[in-house]
Amino acid sequence: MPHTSAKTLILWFRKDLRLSDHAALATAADEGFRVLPLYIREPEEAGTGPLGAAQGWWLHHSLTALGQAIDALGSRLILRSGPAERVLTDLISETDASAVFWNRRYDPPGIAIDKALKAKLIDNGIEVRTFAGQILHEPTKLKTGAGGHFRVYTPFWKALDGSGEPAEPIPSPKSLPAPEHWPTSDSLEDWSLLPTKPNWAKGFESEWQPGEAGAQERLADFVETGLKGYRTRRDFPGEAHVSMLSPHLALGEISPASVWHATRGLGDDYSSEDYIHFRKEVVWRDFSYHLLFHFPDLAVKNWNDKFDAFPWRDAPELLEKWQKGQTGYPIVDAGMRQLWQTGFMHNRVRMITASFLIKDLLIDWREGERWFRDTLVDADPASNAASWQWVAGSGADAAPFFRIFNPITQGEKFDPEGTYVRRFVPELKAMPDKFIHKPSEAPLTVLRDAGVSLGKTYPKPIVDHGKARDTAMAAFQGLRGE
Ligand SMILES: Cc1cc2nc3c(=O)[nH]c(=O)nc-3n(C[C@H](O)[C@H](O)[C@H](O)COP(=O)(O)OP(=O)(O)OC[C@H]3O[C@@H](n4cnc5c(N)ncnc54)[C@H](O)[C@@H]3O)c2cc1C
Repeated sequence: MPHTSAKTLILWFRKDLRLSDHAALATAADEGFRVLPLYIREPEEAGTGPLGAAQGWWLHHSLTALGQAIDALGSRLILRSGPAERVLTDLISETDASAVFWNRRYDPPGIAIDKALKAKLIDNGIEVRTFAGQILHEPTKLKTGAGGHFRVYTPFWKALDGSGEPAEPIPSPKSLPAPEHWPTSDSLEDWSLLPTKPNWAKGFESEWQPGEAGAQERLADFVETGLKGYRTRRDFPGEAHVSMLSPHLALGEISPASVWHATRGLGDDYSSEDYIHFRKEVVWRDFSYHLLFHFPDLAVKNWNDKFDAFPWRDAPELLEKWQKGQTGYPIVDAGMRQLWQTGFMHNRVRMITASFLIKDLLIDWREGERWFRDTLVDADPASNAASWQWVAGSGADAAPFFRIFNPITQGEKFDPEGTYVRRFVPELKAMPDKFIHKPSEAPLTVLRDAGVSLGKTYPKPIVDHGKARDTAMAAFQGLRGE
């Protein structure tokens, strides 16, 4: 029970929809405040998310789960919509709150809003305290030897790894003292975050369990079964050797420090190659935030401005075929359909599909970035932008433009039995392994036996990869003035 004179504090949840390892929440509970948990649906123009429709679906379920977990502590999650400043000012006057705590966010619109808001609240005599936790290291903390920011991943990793282990995760509070009076709350249903007609998210439900409990379960399962072999098998989309934690991390249902610590103290049957490689991937997320912090236009401007002159093609029909998974290249189509059906795509296939859009279709990477942002449940302002620029070759520490993935050999190498393709492109199910990644090269008898009719049941390739590659190389060489 709080002391009757205890002050009320607003705990503003944002990209940290969890109770454990939540520094702002733990501090508020420890210091004996009456805590008013709040989530604000900021207007779309604010640009703070959810980033797209698929993440809106996730947010709905994540807030439901958070609300239930907060109820179990004898408290309530208050939902309000509107610009953060207006919502907080209203709530402060309605509840006599004297303090606002939050965990910091690192997307450029969020940083700008928080900075102005903090100054204004402090001016009005409100105590504001902000905490770390969304990433492993704050973007300003890690510096190169010369005191600047990093542009290359490996030295970034070395600096991060060398700066010591992240702090041990903080346990969830056992109870949350309630404010004297509860203010009104919006109803989550009224926010209409779920699709109705058509319900394009039907396939999401069997795939995911949004919320902190789902995140913890997925992490435990992955450490138990998927982590062994991660380094060598993480590139195979038909196998279960990736964690699929990204949507949970995107909305902060689990902290990256908790993920890191789950890979410590494992028995001898775990190879350090696997868990260190896994940590390195988690650190790519931090690196992406580091880049975004120092280059806030990462999602809209080429990091390397040489690419500003690239002759992108305006080809809406090809773009649509890519979006719908109708390119005639099975690994590309499987990836795009996995994305549409489940809100997720395996990392190797993200690289292949992105390379195909940029280098085979010569469509601006920003079109791909926008499509992924709208359709990924893990849409992340930093990782999405940084990864698209990485594939395009325009980014910091990017893959060189001339590394152009061949969608057929990539498929053959990383999905040798076609397990992944058969799951998402069922019309090719009966194709023999030899032709599963290149039905257009299969003899007619093979196609007939597999019930495939090119151009009817499955598309012919929309471009010839060999020719498309030459065209892309010529465009790139033009850029370099060769
Ligand atoms: C074109 C393209 C777009 C992408 N867009 C996003 C995005 O919007 N959101 C997103 O979270 N990731 C994005 N990624 C990065 C990566 O594909 C996903 O993080 C990964 O596939 C998530 O699956 P997982 O959780 O099973 O990964 P695991 O292999 O299990 O890795 C564990 C965690 O490490 C982080 N991670 C792994 N790889 C990367 C990476 N290359 N960059 C940044 N973080 C990484 C993620 O948080 C991930 O959950 C993109 C990659 C590409 C090529």
